Amino acid sequence: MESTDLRQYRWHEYADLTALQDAAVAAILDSAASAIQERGRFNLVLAGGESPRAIYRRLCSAPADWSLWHIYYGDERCMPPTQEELNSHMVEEAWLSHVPIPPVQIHTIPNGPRADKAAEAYAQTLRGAGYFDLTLLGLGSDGHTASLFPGNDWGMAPDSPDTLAIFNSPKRPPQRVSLSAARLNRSRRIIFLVSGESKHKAVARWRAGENIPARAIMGENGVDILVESTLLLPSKG
Ligand SMILES: O=C1O[C@H](COP(=O)(O)O)[C@@H](O)[C@H](O)[C@H]1O
Repeated sequence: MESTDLRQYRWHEYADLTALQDAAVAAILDSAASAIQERGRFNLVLAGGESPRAIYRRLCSAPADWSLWHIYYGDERCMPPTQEELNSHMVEEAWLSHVPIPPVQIHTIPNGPRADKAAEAYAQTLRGAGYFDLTLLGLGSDGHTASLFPGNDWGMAPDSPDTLAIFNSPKRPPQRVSLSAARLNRSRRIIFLVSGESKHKAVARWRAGENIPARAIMGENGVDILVESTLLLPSKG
C-alpha cells in the first residue's frame, strides 16, 4: 500500500543549475497562484545566501499579482544597513526593488544592533502573519539552514519562540536572528534550494540521517529538496 504520510523528505535532482532554477521559479509561482486563489494572499518566507539569488532575479519578469504577495525572511545578519552581506540587501537588489510589492508587505528582519532586540521585534511582526504558504531555505556546508547552526538550540519544541537570537554564529557576523524550526515548520510548503559543490558533505550527512540543523525542518506536507544531481553522487575525497 502507498504511504499517505506527507511528512517526508522528497529529493528532486536536477542535472544542471538552470533546470533547478526553472523548477524553483515554477514552484514559487504555483504556490502563489494556489494561495491567492484559496486565501487571497501569498505569505512567502525567503532564504538568504547565494543559492537563491538567480531565482530571485528570474522572478523580476514573472507574471504575478504582486499586490497580494507578503514577504518574510527566514534569517538575517545583525550588521549596519549598508552591508551587502545582509540577506535583505541581496533580495532587494536581485528582485524586490524591481517589482511592485507594496512596501508595507515586505517584512524585513531588523538588522540589529542587538540580536535579542531584533528577534523580539520580528516576533511581534510574525504575530500577524499566520501560516506561511511557502518557505524557501538553503543549506550551509555545515548543515545549517536559516541561521540554525550546529550545536545551538534550533527551536524545535512546539512552544519554542518564533524567533531566536544568535550570538555565536560560526559564519560572520556572530549576531543573527533566525526563525525557529517550529515557526518555519508552520508552512504549507517548504522547499530547500541546494546547489554548489561545497554542500556535498552536508547533503550526504542529511541523507544518512545525521542530526544536522536541516533535519529540524519538517512541515505537515513534508519538505521538497531541489538539489543538483552531482551532490547526490558519492564524494570523491
Ligand atoms: O548564512 C546563510 O546561509 C544559508 C545557506 O546559504 P548559501 O549561500 O550556502 O546558499 C542561507 O540559507 C541563509 O539564509 C543564510 O543566512
